[in-house]
Amino acid sequence: IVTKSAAPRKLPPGPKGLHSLRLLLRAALSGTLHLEAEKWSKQYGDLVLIQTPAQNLVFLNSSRLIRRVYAEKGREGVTNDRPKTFSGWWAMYGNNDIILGSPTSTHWARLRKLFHSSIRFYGDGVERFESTVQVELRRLIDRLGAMTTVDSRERTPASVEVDLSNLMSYSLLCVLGVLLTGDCPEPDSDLVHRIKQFDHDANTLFNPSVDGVLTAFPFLRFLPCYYGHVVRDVTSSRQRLLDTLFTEAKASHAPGHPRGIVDILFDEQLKPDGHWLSDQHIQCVIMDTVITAYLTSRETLLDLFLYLLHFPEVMRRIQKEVDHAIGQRMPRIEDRGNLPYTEAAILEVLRHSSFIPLGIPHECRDDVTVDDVHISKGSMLFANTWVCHHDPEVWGDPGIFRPERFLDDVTGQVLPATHPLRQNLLSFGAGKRSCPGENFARTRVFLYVTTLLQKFDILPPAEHELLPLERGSWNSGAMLNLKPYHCVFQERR
Ligand code: HEM
Repeated sequence: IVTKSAAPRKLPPGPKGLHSLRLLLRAALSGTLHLEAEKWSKQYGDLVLIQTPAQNLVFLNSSRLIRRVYAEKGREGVTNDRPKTFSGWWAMYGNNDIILGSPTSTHWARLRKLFHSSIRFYGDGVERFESTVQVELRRLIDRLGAMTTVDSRERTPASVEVDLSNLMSYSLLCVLGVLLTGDCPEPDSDLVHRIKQFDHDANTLFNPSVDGVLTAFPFLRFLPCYYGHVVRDVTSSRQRLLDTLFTEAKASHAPGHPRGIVDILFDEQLKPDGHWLSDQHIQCVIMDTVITAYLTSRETLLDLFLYLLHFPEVMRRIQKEVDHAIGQRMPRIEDRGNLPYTEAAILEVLRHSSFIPLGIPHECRDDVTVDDVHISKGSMLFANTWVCHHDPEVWGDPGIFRPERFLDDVTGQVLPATHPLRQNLLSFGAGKRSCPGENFARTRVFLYVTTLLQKFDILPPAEHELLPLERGSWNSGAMLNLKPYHCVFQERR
């Protein structure tokens, strides 16, 4: 499958010349690369190449192709590297982490495996994860309950209008704190501020338009310009984050009594064969977890609730399923199998919003041929899930929000991950670098949605405009994120 030959090679089609570079630059700077890439996919097809002076960029525009390139035996060893960018070099101490690290580096595979097992320890049906989330959800319900008021004249149930982004942020940060260190930070604590600040600063640096400029001109970090500020901000917020999550945690670590993932890593370090795991590796895993476990789950939940506000019939159907299968007790992870419609709604939100529209870029370590077309060594690869998830030939009516598409017509169960239609849903990537937090993320979203909808109806705001369900409602970037919005939580009678 991986070939090298002297014969003329068929390159993927794509826009050429200065005009295409201008379009590329404009799209990268405005964070709308996925929208430009969507136009190119319509014009040139499943495989699109843009040659830039720095690197070839290849867009993979169908799920079949993404699977073939990322996951097929023979190619997967070549196509799963990461581009060496400034952000990995600077923020992750020379790409020493999992997300930006190279599979060829000495300890990457071991680190990914260790991370996966610590996440699994918490995420896959283990009581500790479930009870952590349940404790926070009870607190969240109490907080909401304390905020609600009753309009006695109208005789309506108690309700409150909230900024959902704020509400979700703190709640998810609390779960993150418990997972990492065993403690839920106070709403106004230093740790909450430090995590938020680091997330904000890292997100700015990781934005391809900023990262790309710094990769090309790394000396800018020394200058008193925008790019210099970005680098200085990340450096100091990283320091403050690690002072708490690493240095203080290490000082109070009691071997053999893990309070959270960080202690599991400290314990691993103390094993007779644990010397490979350096302090920097652990710091990088902490940063990876903070970036991935908070922002992505927050986005999924905010997206899901916005869809429910626009499609109240979907909310009612989830509530009916919760009432029938769970009743009044607290939802549990094992309930997932009995709530197929809820699971399907979560999948449909991931498909419809596709908030990581171009995945995390890969890099080809060697030349590769796919369907007779040549992709050269060093190319940067983008899995264009935005286009794949909206392909009319695959989904029929991709613009319509329709959870039922993920249900089996006969059994009513969720289509298994091996089903041909499910194979086209690539929100978590494919192959060697696919997301190790998928189950963790989907489980947490399930617990949040079922627990909140069991107690509350989510209604459009009375004092604000309802955020429309249109592209402009998401801020652009490597990860699309919804603009803040309000909604009403009304206690169910
Ligand atoms: C709905 C939520 C999430 C989505 C949509 C998502 C999606 C993704 C995607 C698209 C990738 C890149 C795959 C590739 O390179 O081909 C990725 C990688 C990754 N994700 Fe997630 N993710 C989510 C939640 C999480 C959570 C909760 C965690 C951790 C607890 C996590 C940890 C990671 C890590 C460590 C990687 C890097 C893997 C590697 O480079 O080998 N993710 N994720």
